[in-house]
Amino acid sequence: MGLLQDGKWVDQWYSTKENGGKFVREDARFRNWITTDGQAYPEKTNKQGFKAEANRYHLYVSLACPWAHRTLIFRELKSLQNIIDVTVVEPHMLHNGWEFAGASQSQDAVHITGADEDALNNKAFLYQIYQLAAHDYSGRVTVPVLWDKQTQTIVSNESAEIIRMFNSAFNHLTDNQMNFYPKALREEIDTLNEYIYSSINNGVYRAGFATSQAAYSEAFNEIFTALDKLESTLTKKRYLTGNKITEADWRLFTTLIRFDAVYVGHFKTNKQRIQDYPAISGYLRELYQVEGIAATVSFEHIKQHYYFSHANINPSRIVPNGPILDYLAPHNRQDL
Ligand SMILES: N[C@@H](CCC(=O)N[C@@H](CS)C(=O)NCC(=O)O)C(=O)O
Repeated sequence: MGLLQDGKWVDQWYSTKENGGKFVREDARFRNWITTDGQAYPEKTNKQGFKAEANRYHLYVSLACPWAHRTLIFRELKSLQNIIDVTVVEPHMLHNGWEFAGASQSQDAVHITGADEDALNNKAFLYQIYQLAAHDYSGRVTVPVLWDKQTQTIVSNESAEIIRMFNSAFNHLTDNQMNFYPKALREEIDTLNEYIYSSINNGVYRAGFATSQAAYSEAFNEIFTALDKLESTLTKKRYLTGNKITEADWRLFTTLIRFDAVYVGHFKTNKQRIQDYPAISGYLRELYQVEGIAATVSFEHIKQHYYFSHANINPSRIVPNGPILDYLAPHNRQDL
């Protein structure tokens, strides 16, 4: 895996040297907004605006990636399936970074069912999509990517902002008025997001990618302190903010669903499994059972990605066969 430097691909793993063995995630660089009327997002003045239109935008995702997963979930919840189409990259992220089906020149690479060719731009690698948008781009080449077919550019590569656009900008086209970021709950959702992002969503990566015992232990402790806190919240409340599913729940979901399958082993976040938390595990099953959600979850892509791509963590590249997981079992959360 690597990154683009002045538009050129350089094969390079994350550097943790400057930060005492800590993994620090880079901020996304494409931060434009789609709005109903095409005017720039008011808080981000002087940015180019993009109008919500059917079949104008395209999503590039990995089914393995928790951030990309958020966008797929919102595409389902907000009835955008016929308006925004999707290309799924191969789960193995190797010397060329994310690649499309049929592209591989790497000996190690194997095609995994469910990955697509790039039928839209006919590229082999995701970094070439970034080059199309900005020929001199410098930075990491990440999923998700929200692509604009009309102006041939990347609207956004920040999942947190893509799901906000999906939540509201296309309502007039889909007639789906569901709102996962209602005004009255915004402050609470923002606070939850911030805490859950640093301690859990990114916390598991900070544990897994740490290159010093101290950096790993710090992340490990933050994860389990946060999970204990959430267990207590979810014992009393059906969802994080009460009786309504919000964006905060879906952002937590994509990490929880990967936890027992991958993070416990591969990222060494093994104090407890999610299965060992009665409230969190029931909550996780309930979210998994929401219509359309199970189809966005691919344990094959998830396990293949992490265990095979991170050869510095798992040099044998053996992908475990287990664990047995049953997210269709009754969740028993109705009475909360
Ligand atoms: N801030 C981004 C982060 C996305 C991200 O880090 N995606 C990972 C996959 S889970 C990626 O593509 N990593 C490739 C890299 O860092 O080179 C978002 O939430 O959209």
